Amino acid sequence: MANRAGFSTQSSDSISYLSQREAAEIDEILMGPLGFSVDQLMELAGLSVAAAIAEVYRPSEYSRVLAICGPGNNGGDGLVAARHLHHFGYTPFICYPKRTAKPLYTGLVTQKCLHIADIIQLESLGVPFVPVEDLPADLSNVFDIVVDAMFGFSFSGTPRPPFDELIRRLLSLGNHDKTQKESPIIVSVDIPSGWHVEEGDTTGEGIKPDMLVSLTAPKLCAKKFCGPHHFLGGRFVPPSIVHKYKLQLPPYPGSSMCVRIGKVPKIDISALRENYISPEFREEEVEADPFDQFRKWFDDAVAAGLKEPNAMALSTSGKDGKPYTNYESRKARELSENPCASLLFYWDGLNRQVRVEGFVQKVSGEESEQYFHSRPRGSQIGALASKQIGVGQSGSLKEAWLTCCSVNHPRTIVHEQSFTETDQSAKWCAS
Ligand SMILES: NC(=O)C1=CN([C@@H]2O[C@H](COP(=O)(O)OP(=O)(O)OC[C@H]3O[C@@H](n4cnc5c(N)ncnc54)[C@H](O)[C@@H]3O)[C@@H](O)[C@H]2O)[C@H](O)CC1
Ligand SMILES: [K+]
Repeated sequence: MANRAGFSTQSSDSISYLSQREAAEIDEILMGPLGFSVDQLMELAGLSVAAAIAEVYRPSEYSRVLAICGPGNNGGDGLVAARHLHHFGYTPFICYPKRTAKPLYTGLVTQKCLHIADIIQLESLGVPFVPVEDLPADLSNVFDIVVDAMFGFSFSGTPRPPFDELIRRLLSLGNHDKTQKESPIIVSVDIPSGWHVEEGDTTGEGIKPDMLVSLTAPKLCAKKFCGPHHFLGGRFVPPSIVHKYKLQLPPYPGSSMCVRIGKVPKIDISALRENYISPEFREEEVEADPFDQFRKWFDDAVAAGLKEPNAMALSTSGKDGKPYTNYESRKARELSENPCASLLFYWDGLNRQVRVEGFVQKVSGEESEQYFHSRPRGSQIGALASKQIGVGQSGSLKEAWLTCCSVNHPRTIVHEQSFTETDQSAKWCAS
């Protein structure tokens, strides 16, 4: 069953896979006796693809999307997905080599009209259409995601031009080390284009997508998919079809338009570690008074529009020396037991942090206002901090070390200052 996060924990070997014939039959039933129009199905399919992409690849990191769209309905899914991705905040581009399309059903809506409707909508959004000949030879540093919407379950034989060349370009991406950011993610719609619909990548030289979004139900070739993200989309399958084809499919969570098949891939925690590349924090730049430095950095954090720049983490520890960092009044009790405390301002967006460690002296509530304003500026930070965290009574730093450090790598200059009410001598050390 799908867990709360919307990921199905149903393993991929306990679900149904369709043959090419079954997939085509289901399409016919959906658009025949069941009354769906092809553009309704395409709209839901395209939305599923966009939803699956948005679930894994955030637009803040993967914004530039190239949708390569084929002549059939798989291509139509790609056009629709691109439109939804635009509205989700991505920057889509379309490569759509064959605008002319064979009429889908004589007398009914032809793909040409369908796709043209999608084309008009995309052009009205300013989504650029890039001719094949204008595509960069190496897609690596130009796009973050490539949506493979060239062929679906009606593909057969070997890809004819210009799709043979386009598939070759995607192939070359698949050889890149995916941990290198510049290699785009490949997302295949329904079938990795060029694969045999049932037997998969029979040549071993097919594209290797990172994500596959199977529509209606996975096709047999999906058994050979070994990328990290397999999703099911096309949330329109009525019980009559589930029954007729004995479909075992993961339930869609809530109102989601897609559901993950199989487990969420393990994340390599060490790969999450960022190399900070912010400008080095050099001693000669630092304000003589650490509190001026704090004030300068605090103003930068406010100007940078960081969320709650005055938010800080105050860690205390009780008599037993164990630290607790929750915001309950227990903190106040611990501070009275053990006045040693440290607080941290971490400004992620600027790769900076300020750590303040010291002893907190408790003052009675009514004194706190005068006390707060009468203190030398230095200790006001602590009073500010203790006020902020609702210690119960405003406290003030009696003796503290203030450490301003930039978390850039490899050398972090640390500005430490010990100060008491009177002596605010600063000393520097570099580590
Ligand atoms: N109910 C569903 O499953 C839905 C599926 N949808 C999508 O529709 C495709 C199937 O669409 P269809 O138009 O039948 O076929 P394709 O898109 O796969 O493309 C056929 C198109 O490609 C040409 N072609 C075939 N082989 C080759 C080749 N070797 N070289 C070049 N060109 C080739 C062929 O002539 C046709 O013009 C399905 O996969 C889903 O993505 C619906 O959108 C939603 C409902
Ligand atoms: K495809």
